[in-house]
Amino acid sequence: MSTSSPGASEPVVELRDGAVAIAGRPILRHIDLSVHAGEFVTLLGPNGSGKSTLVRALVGLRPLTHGSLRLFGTPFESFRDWHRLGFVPQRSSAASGVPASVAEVVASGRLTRRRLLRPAGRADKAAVASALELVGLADRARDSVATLSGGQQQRVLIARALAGEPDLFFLDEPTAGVDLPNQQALADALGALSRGGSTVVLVTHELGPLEPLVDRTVVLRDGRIVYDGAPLQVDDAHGHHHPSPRRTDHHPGMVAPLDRPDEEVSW
Ligand SMILES: Nc1ncnc2c1ncn2[C@@H]1O[C@H](COP(=O)(O)OP(=O)(O)OP(=O)(O)O)[C@@H](O)[C@H]1O
Repeated sequence: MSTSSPGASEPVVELRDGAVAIAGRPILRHIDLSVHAGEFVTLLGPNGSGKSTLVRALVGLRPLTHGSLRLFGTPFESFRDWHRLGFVPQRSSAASGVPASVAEVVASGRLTRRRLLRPAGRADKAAVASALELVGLADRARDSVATLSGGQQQRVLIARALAGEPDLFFLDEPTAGVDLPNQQALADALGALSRGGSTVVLVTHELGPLEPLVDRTVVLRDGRIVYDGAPLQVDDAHGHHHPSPRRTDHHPGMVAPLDRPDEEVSW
């Protein structure tokens, strides 16, 4: 968890009255979201509420149909420091039929840092090695990605984003379909990143071992932000009662008010 004081600095992400439409259909509306340096933010919400679309809009992959976006204080239109952003999209596979080694895939994350057609330098190699170390896959560097499990491949993709040494890291459901040891490895890597001062924005349906890292939760429903505040926690196995409001989606055994379209969320 970050020790920085959100609010004291200029936001690293600032979206004002953002809207996105896809094929003419409004997907996101009236989104106001500011994220400060060092924050660890989770985006929650039911399926189809717009979480992935919001993240894609924030990294410039979905054009805004309304509103203004600033990254690191720079208007999106003139922003060029793409190497400062890391993005791990949803349900991606590291293998994709290409017989690449783990180290090669991770090294591809350095491309935005390297000058075109220059061979990898010492800094590149060190960044790849430390990213692999961070996700606990240093011993698999030379193995073909195709020989890794799904959870390990997800860690390779995270290492690839880490290798670019981003200050601002977006992850879309990094733990979906990932077993607990791999979730723990992911949480360890993200914890180290966060302690190092990076900003993390994470879409998830299940916090698991990531829960202690979270500073703030944003909940989307029907393309709008319906909650933005203290971390929302899922009930743990021992039925421990947390002081903050507990609302979650996709959690077995819990009432899921966020899935009820006609019920207003009130905290
Ligand atoms: N490429 C696309 N073409 C058409 N509609 C899309 C596209 N991408 C997203 N949508 C629609 O936008 C809405 C929001 O989708 P989005 O994937 O952002 O939601 P989400 O909250 O991330 O969902 P999930 O939890 O299932 O990943 C959905 O109704 C979805 O069908």
